[in-house]
Amino acid sequence: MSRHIYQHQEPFVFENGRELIDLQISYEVFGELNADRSNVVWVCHALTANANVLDWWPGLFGTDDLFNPNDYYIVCANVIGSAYGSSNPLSTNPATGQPYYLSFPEFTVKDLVNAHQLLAAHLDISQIEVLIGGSLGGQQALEWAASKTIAINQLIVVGTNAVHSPWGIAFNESQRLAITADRTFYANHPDGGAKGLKVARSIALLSYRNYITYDHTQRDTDDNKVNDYKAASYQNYQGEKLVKRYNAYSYFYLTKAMDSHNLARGRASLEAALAGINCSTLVLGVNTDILFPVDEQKFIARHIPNASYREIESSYGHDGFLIETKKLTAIIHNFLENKKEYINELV
Ligand SMILES: CC(=O)SCCNC(=O)CCNC(=O)[C@H](O)C(C)(C)COP(=O)(O)OP(=O)(O)OC[C@H]1O[C@@H](n2cnc3c(N)ncnc32)[C@H](O)[C@@H]1OP(=O)(O)O
Ligand SMILES: N[C@@H](CCO)C(=O)O
Repeated sequence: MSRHIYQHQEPFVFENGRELIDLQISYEVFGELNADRSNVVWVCHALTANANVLDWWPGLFGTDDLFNPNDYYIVCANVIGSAYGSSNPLSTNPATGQPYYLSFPEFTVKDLVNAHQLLAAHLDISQIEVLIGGSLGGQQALEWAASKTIAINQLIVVGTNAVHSPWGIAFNESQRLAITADRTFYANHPDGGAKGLKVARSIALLSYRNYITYDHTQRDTDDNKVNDYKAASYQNYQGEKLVKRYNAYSYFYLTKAMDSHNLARGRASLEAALAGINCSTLVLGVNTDILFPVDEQKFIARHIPNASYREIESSYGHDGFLIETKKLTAIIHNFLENKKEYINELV
């Protein structure tokens, strides 16, 4: 593994016209590029992950896994806005010498992709063998493929959509309401909004899992209990766990970026945008995902000409895309080995 920073030498212009004059992209690479540069696996990460894909997607990415650094040149870059190294609201604004906080430009999924395409050009990558992502990562991967700025041979998207849903936006807005209700968010301090962020993550968890997950893991066995329930403790724990490794500003901006996702923006329609994706594509859904229900993935697969849809059974809901790596591995391995069988399947 090696960790790098790409410093873009020109102003980076966002979709909304605002600029960053010193865009930085933090990224990691694993493995070696082969002689004909045909072994690139580019990973787009989800909301709070980072560039170390071997760390957050073990079981699918690792020395003993399907995507391993012995066979592939694996690149994972940190998205703009994230707390893990690329330009973000806690970066220093060169105009003031202070962190941006809420003066950081708002950005879209398209902006995240445009920035990473600059990195791909810097790395002299003009062909990606496998482009893969789940959730917000899948939204980026679809935007990459629809932009057609780089050759992608195989596209794999998991638990994602072509346009972010009203339901998804509502969850994100409720999380932002929690963050902005914490007035420390406006204090311009790196820990600003921490209590709000804790609530935001506990709200998000409800959408990442479902009734069954909670029933399986958080049901109390003591019938005499009238307080201190396991499920309550779990919500607190998960909220605090995120606060320890993230910040409210990055979270606020990234949820807004997710809301912006719409492949139809600047294109004729959603269907036309998907129809223009010309790579062999595998679309995966998790049967219990309530945040990105499988109908959203079936829609994607129906409209990309060379796409197939496969469904994973899991009790984990949306987070199943991070957890069910054995099932993902079996399906993806089959897809990579037997592409022809997967093409043009109707769903
Ligand atoms: C520096 C870094 O951390 S890198 C970033 C890592 N994260 C990412 O990249 C984002 C992607 N990953 C994720 O979103 C998550 O890690 C997932 C979805 C893959 C897995 O979620 P997890 O929180 O690990 O699993 P799960 O929901 O089962 O919760 C288990 C945790 O809750 C704790 N827990 C379970 N029940 C309870 C309860 N009733 N009360 C308190 N704590 C509880 C467990 O002890 C465990 O704690 P631990 O994480 O400290 O080991
Ligand atoms: N659990 C994921 C979000 C769901 O896509 C993350 O924290 O990145």
